[in-house]
Amino acid sequence: MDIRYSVNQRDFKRYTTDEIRDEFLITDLFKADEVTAVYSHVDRMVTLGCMPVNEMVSIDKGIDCWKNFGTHYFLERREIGIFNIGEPGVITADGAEYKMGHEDCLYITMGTKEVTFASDDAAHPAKFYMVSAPAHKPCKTTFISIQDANKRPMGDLKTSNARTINQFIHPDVLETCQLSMGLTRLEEGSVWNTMPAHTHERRMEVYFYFDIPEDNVVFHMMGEGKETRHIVMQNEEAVISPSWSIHSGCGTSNYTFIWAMGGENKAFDDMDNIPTAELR
Ligand SMILES: O=C[C@H](O)[C@@H](O)CC(=O)C(=O)O
Ligand SMILES: [Zn+2]
Repeated sequence: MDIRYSVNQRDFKRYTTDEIRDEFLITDLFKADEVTAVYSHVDRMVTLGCMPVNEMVSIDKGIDCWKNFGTHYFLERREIGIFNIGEPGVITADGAEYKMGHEDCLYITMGTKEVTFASDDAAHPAKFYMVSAPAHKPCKTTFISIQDANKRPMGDLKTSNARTINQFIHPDVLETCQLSMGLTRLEEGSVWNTMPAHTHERRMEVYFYFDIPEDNVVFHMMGEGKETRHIVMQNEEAVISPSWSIHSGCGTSNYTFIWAMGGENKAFDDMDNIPTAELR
């Protein structure tokens, strides 16, 4: 498993492009019949991807749970949120089957021993994008479709940031230990997400960008508001955002992204907003 340690904001100022990418960027999430997993020491969040094609793939495929987590199975002391960003597939969680269409989400509780992924059609595979956080108690495994998500329209086409924040794993929708997740879609002609920018010292975040059309990219902004850097993101890549970092992006076209947060609280609006004119 790929393990990333924590970086502080002072050292970060001196990082080269390659160093920024090595620390924060997550690529190759969807290798056929494999599980890609990146363990971050920032709030111990694990970001995973799985594209089952010919096999039913177990969540711990290629992961040594005892060595990496000191547990007998992946979700023994963790919770997880999973989105299918591909074609239809099935997730099985301790015998219960969940049919996962495009952009459906499943929250799976701590204590679930067996989790597997399969695609309905090998020629049109499902793509499961997931983020897992340490958990301290069982909650209810819950299927959440986009209709069930809390909708928060934001921004304006005039400022190129008209978008809808869909809060899937959110206290208004279901209970979790610390995980929050959702999907934000930009409208055609809108390219800026999360502007005005913010940080939240109480939570870290992982952004996963997708639906970026071919030959387009998203410039993901990072760093303290007064000392920004960027990472150029290709389609279906994720980026780790420590608590001290802004997380905002500008695309060469519109796109969609999934955000995941964990840390001290689950108060979505607990943000430290940065006036745009103060960014550097
Ligand atoms: O803390 C909240 C997260 O950064 C995202 O939900 C922000 C977002 O989707 C947006 O403004 O476009
Ligand atoms: Zn945020």
